Amino acid sequence: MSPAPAPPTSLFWFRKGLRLHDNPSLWAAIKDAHACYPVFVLDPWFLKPERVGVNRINFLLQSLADLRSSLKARGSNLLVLRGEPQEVLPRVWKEWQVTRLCFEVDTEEYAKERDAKIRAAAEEDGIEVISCVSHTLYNTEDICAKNGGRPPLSYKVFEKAMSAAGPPAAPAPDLPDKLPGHDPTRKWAADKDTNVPSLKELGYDEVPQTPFKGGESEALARLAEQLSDKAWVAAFEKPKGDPAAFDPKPATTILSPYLKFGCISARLFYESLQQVYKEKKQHTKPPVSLLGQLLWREFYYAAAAHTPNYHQKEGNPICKQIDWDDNAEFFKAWEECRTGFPWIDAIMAQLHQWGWMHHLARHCVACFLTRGDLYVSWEKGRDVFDRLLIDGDAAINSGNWMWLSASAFFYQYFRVYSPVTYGKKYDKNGDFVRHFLPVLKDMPAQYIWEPWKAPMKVQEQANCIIGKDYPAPIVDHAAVSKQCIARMKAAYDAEKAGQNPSASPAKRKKGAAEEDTPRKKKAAAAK
Ligand SMILES: Cc1cc2nc3c(=O)[nH]c(=O)nc-3n(C[C@H](O)[C@H](O)[C@H](O)COP(=O)(O)OP(=O)(O)OC[C@H]3O[C@@H](n4cnc5c(N)ncnc54)[C@H](O)[C@@H]3O)c2cc1C
Repeated sequence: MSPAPAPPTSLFWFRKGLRLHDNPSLWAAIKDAHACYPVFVLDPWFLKPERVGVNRINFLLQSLADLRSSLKARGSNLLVLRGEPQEVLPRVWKEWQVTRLCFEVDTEEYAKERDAKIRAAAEEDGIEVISCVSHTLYNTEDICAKNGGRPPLSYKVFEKAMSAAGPPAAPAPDLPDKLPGHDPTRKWAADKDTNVPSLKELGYDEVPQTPFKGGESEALARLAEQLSDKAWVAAFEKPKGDPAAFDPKPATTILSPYLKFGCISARLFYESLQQVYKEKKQHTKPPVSLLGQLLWREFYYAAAAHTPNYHQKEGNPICKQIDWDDNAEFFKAWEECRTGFPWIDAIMAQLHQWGWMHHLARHCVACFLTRGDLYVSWEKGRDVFDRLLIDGDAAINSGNWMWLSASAFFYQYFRVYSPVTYGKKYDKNGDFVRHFLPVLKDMPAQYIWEPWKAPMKVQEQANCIIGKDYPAPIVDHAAVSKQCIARMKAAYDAEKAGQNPSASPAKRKKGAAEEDTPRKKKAAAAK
């Protein structure tokens, strides 16, 4: 009789999914394991201030510290390693004589390539590799399979594919109180350098200003608090939310940073919502309900994971080929809160300070940069969001930018947000603007939306001279929005007539007309 195989020594690689709850890949790592080494690799690819803003990196470091203390409480630890995963992981799996490698599936482009390389290297070294889906409710491949092998390109189609797939899997059970530790006969590798680093060590000098703290503990507390107001959950209707609400709290859950890093599981969020809905039979429905918001996330993940060149205009079969301008001056003014429109500049200031804004606020600044006023490419705006948002999430970010610029998913380019009246509707006294743009703090409410209209005496009294202390508007909204609409129409017409060489052959044949079906218009309006 051959001897029983030795129990595995596992390496668990945290990337997103920075949590212990609902973590099926971690369950796979600890199963029958003799030892389990949880690691996070600080990949230099991500760690560049020009790539990732201070609020997000700080949120990540807080999440790692929280994870480390939760693992320690269960007799384990988190080793934070530095370097390129392709170099660092093989080194430690050899050193620790690892026989099993586990990690959560990641569908982002960079991650897919990286993970394929790691998987191949591990398998070549005779290591078993287990990778489970738990960042999303569904495996994106299953959703596409239920849609005839194609990514869903409208919410309705997504809902159909989702109902064919059945309800999402329940969250994985809680982990045991005691996890397998490291092999007691061996030392943890590189003991001296496995702590969570400081911002300074990573080259960040700025002080994070966001009020949101990272970590699974914070995420669970936030979920519990937000869903404890069952009447609020049942009545939640996204289009009716107030984008200017910030004090004492914004109008939505602010779970996005926690979902981005996987500090909270989408499946736990889903299950918790179902429990509220069981109690509150009268509740709003997708796409506008809180559940509907979680499903928008799934929708974009499925679209992104199975659309070639999804993150760019060129070669992207779902993206309209609009002739955006390359206006560096306009772009910089937008990015640096200097457009002269207080509503737009205050939202962009919130992005810099908090790394988060309400969805409708994101709508306003994205529309303004692209088809509304400045006619600058959505890719440029997306990159700014990608750097500064704590919740910066490639699939959702590119998808929403394509939506707002009427490049994909949404085609009513003639519906433009006013950078003056829209904000006025919500922020009646200008409190939001005053908070995020203190230069306007003494401007009377009457002029706060259009301070260039304030008489010089009022500007002097408010200590804010337009053109000196705060810019005059960089465009005449009434005039440029008409020009933008005309240019959008011309771009759409050219594509319809098949004059656009970048559109895919299938799309050229069908034209764009089918995209504005009444059903899609309804879903778009609901969003
Ligand atoms: C131009 C633009 C860029 C965006 N970029 C991102 C991004 O990088 N990362 C990101 O998470 N969200 C992004 N969004 C979507 C949305 O604005 C945020 O998810 C939401 O504002 C986060 O706040 P919340 O958690 O309080 O949302 P809630 O309303 O409480 O919704 C709960 C969760 O549902 C999901 N969700 C809500 N709205 C959307 C949506 N429209 N699309 C996809 N998922 C959604 C999020 O995971 C969110 O945390 C973007 C929206 C726009 C218009």
